[in-house]
Amino acid sequence: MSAQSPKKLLNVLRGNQEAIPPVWLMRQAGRYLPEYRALRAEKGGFLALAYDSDAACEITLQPIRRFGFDGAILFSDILVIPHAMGQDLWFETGEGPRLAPRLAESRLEDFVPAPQRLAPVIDTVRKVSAGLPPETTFLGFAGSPWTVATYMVHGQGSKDQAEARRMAHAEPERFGALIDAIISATVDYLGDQIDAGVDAVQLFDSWAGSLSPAQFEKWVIAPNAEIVRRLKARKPNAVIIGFPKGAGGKLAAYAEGTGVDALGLDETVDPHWANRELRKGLPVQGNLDPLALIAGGDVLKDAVKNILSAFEDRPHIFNLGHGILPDTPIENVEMLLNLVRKA
Ligand SMILES: Cc1c2[nH]c(c1CCC(=O)O)Cc1[nH]c(c(CCC(=O)O)c1C)Cc1[nH]c(c(CCC(=O)O)c1C)Cc1[nH]c(c(C)c1CCC(=O)O)C2
Repeated sequence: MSAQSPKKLLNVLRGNQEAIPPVWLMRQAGRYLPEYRALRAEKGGFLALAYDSDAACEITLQPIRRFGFDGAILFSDILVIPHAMGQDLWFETGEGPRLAPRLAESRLEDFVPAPQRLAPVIDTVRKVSAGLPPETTFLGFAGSPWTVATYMVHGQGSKDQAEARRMAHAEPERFGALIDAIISATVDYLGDQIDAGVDAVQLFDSWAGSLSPAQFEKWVIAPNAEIVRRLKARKPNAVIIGFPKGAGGKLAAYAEGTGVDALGLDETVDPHWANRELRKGLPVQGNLDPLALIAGGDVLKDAVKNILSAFEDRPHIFNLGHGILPDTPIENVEMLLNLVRKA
């Protein structure tokens, strides 16, 4: 038995059940909050905020102050790893991230690594860690190798990740070398986050759902297993949440194959099915549809009830199935917290 901590979310990640599930929301720091939009306008954009440790600390704490979530997630982005590996990174207004030169037409060997780009993020971790209430679990994160690789190869987001899938099939050695380089950078980065004060880390595999079963084994399960193995060798108390979005019927294989401590579920997963399918006692996180949160009212009430009832006999962290959307009404977030906490 691990020692009980005042941090409820961390207790659940360690396999203990809490009478009232702890709750946090993916992307809880962001554009649905007026205080975030104000700071973003003042500092001139998302990346400037992410690399300003005072601003990033403030943004990490904003949703904790306003809502009292059980978890705070570091304000940063999964694409700081490609940036630290030497790719240029910027965000096109209204469109999303850009990375250059893209690996579809360039060589990883020609990039000049810039690990110092991560220093302000680690400073943010130290500042947040000093400023959080003792009952709040602090979550660090990184992207999983497959998802990060899709952006590095294509140079931006894409609907079906076709260029990365093409390279993975046509040039498996070259693609494997890219995955290995991302694994190494990620293990160092997550180790530094743990040293600086995060309680647990989440691996975001947002595009896990675009791979065939054999490719999923090779580019999702194996690389995440390697990160878990190396991080735990370095930090034996590391607590790791895996979030293979879109994995569906491959969720149990992912959980058992990677050795993550807890499994994030997206909103396409039936919680009652997941509860039957997954090993007893495996902590799960999720999985409210972000659109049900926008809808509010009875739609929200029924969806929350369904999720809570499915996971009442298992360690469960309440969350969305994906990030909160910018047009989410603040009062619906308050209603959600009241529903989960039954206030
Ligand atoms: C694929 C991915 C990215 N980033 C991330 C993922 C994986 C999770 C997912 O699938 O959503 C993860 C991420 N991005 C951000 C966080 C911070 C912590 C949190 O609040 O959850 C986290 C954990 C901040 C952010 N990352 C981004 C914003 C919006 C920036 C802004 O315009 O203010 C935030 C708050 C920008 C971003 N960053 C990325 C994209 C595609 C975009 C543009 C789309 C968008 O604007 O939502 C890459």
